[in-house]
Amino acid sequence: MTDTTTDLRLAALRVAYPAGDPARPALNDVSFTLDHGLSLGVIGESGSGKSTLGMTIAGFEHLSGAAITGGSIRVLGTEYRRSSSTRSAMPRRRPGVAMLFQDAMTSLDPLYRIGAQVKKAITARGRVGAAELERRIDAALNDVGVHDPDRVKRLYPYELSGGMRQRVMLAQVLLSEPDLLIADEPTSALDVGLTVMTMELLTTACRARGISLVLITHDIPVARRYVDRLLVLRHGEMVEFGPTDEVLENPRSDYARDLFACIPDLDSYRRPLLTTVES
Ligand SMILES: Nc1ncnc2c1ncn2[C@@H]1O[C@H](COP(=O)(O)OP(=O)(O)OP(=O)(O)O)[C@@H](O)[C@H]1O
Repeated sequence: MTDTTTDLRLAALRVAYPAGDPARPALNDVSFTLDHGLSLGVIGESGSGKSTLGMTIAGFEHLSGAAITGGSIRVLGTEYRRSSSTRSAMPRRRPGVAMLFQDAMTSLDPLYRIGAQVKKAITARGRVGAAELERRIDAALNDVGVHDPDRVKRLYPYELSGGMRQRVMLAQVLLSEPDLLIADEPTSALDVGLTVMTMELLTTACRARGISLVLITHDIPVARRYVDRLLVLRHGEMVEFGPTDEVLENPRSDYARDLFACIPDLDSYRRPLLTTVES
């Protein structure tokens, strides 16, 4: 049966690192689907397999030596099975998938001005005349809330705030016109205000363009507020998956119950994250 509305389908997926304990793969028997245009939050304690999952969806698992050792993963209509962790078998990024990383400072090239880096993202997709190129750079920056592109284009990454760097990264990622975006802890280096701003931009951009989003995060309130589906991993195993509110309100596992109990008051996250302080 063809499955045009499902962007992600994992069936008993197992991913392992050669140096790891074979009895404890980084991902073990993970199965879920994500329909087109939806967002998925991936949460779990450190080492639970979140980044391994993100890298495997993107086709980058080999970069850190991991390999698919069982089951399958279907990404945007193409199924991937057993892979080898040898460099010669290293695949390219899966078509239609883009990644947004936590650390925009290291993801952006420190030696090039912002304008040159955004330009590269445009010219990578084909030749464009000079005037049209400038127009597209400005439009891409404007799209992510950079309203003074002429100034920002001349700056180097170190001259930008963390929030502004994350916007530039998002502009570059959107220029690649992905169908599926994996954001690995995109806000963990940002304060609450910038987190809200970045998440609003990210989720609005994805909704407007019909991009499915996989958000890897430690931040349960952010997941509650911004994602449609929630996956909870523990020691590489899926302990919860479902609509976000359902998982948060009626977790099936003791682990998730304990994890959510660490949040002071779940109801408080239904309120806006930022309130106005009267002066
Ligand atoms: N390069 C590697 N080589 C060997 N084992 C690794 C490697 N990277 C991760 N692992 C192991 O795989 C498991 C999953 O790690 P992963 O980084 O995916 O977890 P995570 O949930 O993203 O953690 P964090 O929240 O700390 O980023 C862990 O047991 C980890 O030790």
